[in-house]
Amino acid sequence: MKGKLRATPSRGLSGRIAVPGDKSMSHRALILGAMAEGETRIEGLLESDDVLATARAVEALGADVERLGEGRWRVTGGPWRSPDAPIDCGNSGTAARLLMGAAAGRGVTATFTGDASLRARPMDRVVAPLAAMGATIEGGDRLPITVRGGQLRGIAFDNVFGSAQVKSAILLAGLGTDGAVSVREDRPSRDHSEIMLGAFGCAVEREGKIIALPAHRQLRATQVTVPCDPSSAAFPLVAALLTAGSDLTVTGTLANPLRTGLYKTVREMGADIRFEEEREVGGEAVADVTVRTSALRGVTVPANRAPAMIDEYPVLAVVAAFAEGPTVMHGLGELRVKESDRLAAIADGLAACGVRAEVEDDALTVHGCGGPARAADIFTQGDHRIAMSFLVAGIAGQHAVTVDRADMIATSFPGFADLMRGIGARIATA
Ligand SMILES: O=C(O)C1=C[C@@H](OP(=O)(O)O)[C@@H](O)[C@H](O)C1
Ligand SMILES: C=C(OP(=O)(O)O)C(=O)O
Repeated sequence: MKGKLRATPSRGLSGRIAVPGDKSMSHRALILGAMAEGETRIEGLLESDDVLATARAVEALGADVERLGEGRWRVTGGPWRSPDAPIDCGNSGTAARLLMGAAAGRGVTATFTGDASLRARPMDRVVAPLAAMGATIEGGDRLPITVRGGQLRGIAFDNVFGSAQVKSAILLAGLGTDGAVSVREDRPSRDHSEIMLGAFGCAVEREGKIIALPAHRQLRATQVTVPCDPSSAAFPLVAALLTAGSDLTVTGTLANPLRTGLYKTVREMGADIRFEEEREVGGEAVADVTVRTSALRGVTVPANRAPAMIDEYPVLAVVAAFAEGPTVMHGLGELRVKESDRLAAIADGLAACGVRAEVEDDALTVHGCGGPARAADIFTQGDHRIAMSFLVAGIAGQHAVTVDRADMIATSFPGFADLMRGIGARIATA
């Protein structure tokens, strides 16, 4: 959907819905499927622009990839080849960083690039450890970068960024060496790579803060079921939490505790939120999540929770704007290097809405005041999560909110506007 989108005050969001599949797991399912011998079947794959970039990439790297139906894909892995053309990762940091790691371990030569946003994001965080493992890398801290894989050696890496992308790049590269490969994490990041590697027959070892690849690193094809993305579910659930008279359930949501920091935080703020039918699918926790409209108060969110809700701070900032009193969020430095400088985009967006907010070092304080004080035009900086978050503010508040662009929402949440309209939200092109 090109052009502007406007959300206007809505009432009573309700229903029982599913949102598209988890983005992190979808990238990993395609990449591990392409690295495994045999045919991997995927159900519930997120068919968003970011994930489709990964699908095209693994095809260019030698895998056989076929879409069987909605969210149903087949990937046949085997030896990789060096592609003739650069691999375009579009807007996706996950695609770029994980694929660079995988390519290094597979001994191929490939050039990676992306859109203007991705070309502005730091890559040294994966380039440095991959070079330390013996890969030859041409280019600096920014895409385009050429990776020449080869005979790699092991590494003991300290994941100081708390980044799952960096950890995953190293594990994927490490599949191509017999050397010892370990990653230490003081602040655990999402562990989908570790869980899914187990499903592909490579059981990652954990001891305290250190995870390590086992001696046996051969992957065998498997079946992967991808649950609903909790980072996407956050938008309808938060909209329901803040909009009077709402009662909404998102079924089959990924409930891995390294992804549910937002849900924990809104519960601390006073939200009526319940996880029901808790179950396990492919080693991952899944639940049906229900929220009802709730009065909320400001809280302090500790820095050590950041990896478990890193993509949810834009929408949490909107929650905080509706709460009573200040909400202080610590440890947000990584938000500066996402699809946009999200700290700046959040602060500017809240200012446009007439909500007081301050950024000091890596902390954001939002002074809750019942939501936007006036109608606002939001400059999204081309960032999907900024667009969806401020549309939620327009749905739940007393004033219209208009975002300058909405096409990039399809990088993570295709069908967002239709799904929101389906539960009663007022969103229209502007
Ligand atoms: O590994 C992943 O799938 C992701 C990790 C996070 O990035 P970092 O690893 O840079 O924190 C997150 O922001 C991104 O949306 C997806
Ligand atoms: C940061 C994100 O994704 P990526 O790093 O894969 O571009 C996101 O989806 O919010």
